[in-house]
Amino acid sequence: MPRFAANLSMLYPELAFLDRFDAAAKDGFEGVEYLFPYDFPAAEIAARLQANGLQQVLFNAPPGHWEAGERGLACLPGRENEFREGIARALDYAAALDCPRVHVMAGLMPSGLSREMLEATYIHNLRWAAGEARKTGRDLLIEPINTRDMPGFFLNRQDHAHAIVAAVGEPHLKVQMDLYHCQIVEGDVAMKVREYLPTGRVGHLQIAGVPTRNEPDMGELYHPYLFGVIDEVSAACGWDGWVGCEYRPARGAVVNGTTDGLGWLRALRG
Ligand SMILES: O=C(O)C(=O)[C@H](O)CO
Ligand SMILES: [Mg+2]
Repeated sequence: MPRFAANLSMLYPELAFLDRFDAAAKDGFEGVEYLFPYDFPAAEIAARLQANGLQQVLFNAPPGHWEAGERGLACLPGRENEFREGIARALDYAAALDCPRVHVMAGLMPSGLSREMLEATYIHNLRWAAGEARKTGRDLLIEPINTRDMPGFFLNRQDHAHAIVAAVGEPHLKVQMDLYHCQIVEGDVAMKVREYLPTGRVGHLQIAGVPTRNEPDMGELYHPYLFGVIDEVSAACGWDGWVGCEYRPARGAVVNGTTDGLGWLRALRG
């Protein structure tokens, strides 16, 4: 069975953010991920992790003005200084939370700029950032995201993400392979897991039911089969990453809604 991490930005929506750590541990999770820690002192989050015996496995670098609709700065010409400040801040939090990886969002394509210019900026920024991450022994991740959920997002496909990682040429830059986005944009998910996990360039996986982004036992993907593929490929190539449960509980923000929806995980645990 893969190692599953609870995504605390989506799971346990009825609870205050800091109380979600406790809930995830009670449900048997050993790792957590979420979008952003920056509203809280790192020490406060570290205390929640420690109190619950949880590992912080992933969070995101500052994405620009999230509330104003921005979704990352990495491909945006003219925002390089802000991008670098954000990476420095993220790596400080990663050190305090003992988190081995940070997701760096590409950004939305601004009108009037060529793809070539955005790609050049993206590679330049990521090369600098991955070098900073290397100094601290952590990985930075880039994630292809579907444009139905995030119209205009620069990075959408696995092959593009892997080409970017190759162009950057830094071993501390990897791909965050979200099978939910992969199914929506590309399909053929099991074969893509078989193709990309053995490359050593996938730093993290994420899952959700497609198309509603609810529990993985809902929708068009049959996750027990995919978990078997992940297990088989991991055993063969030594991949030892986490699988983030990045879905919105179908029961919504109700007491025990997330826990009640974890039947798929209880079935795997047997
Ligand atoms: O949306 C996703 O799939 C993510 O993993 C991001 O971290 C945030 O958009
Ligand atoms: Mg994701």
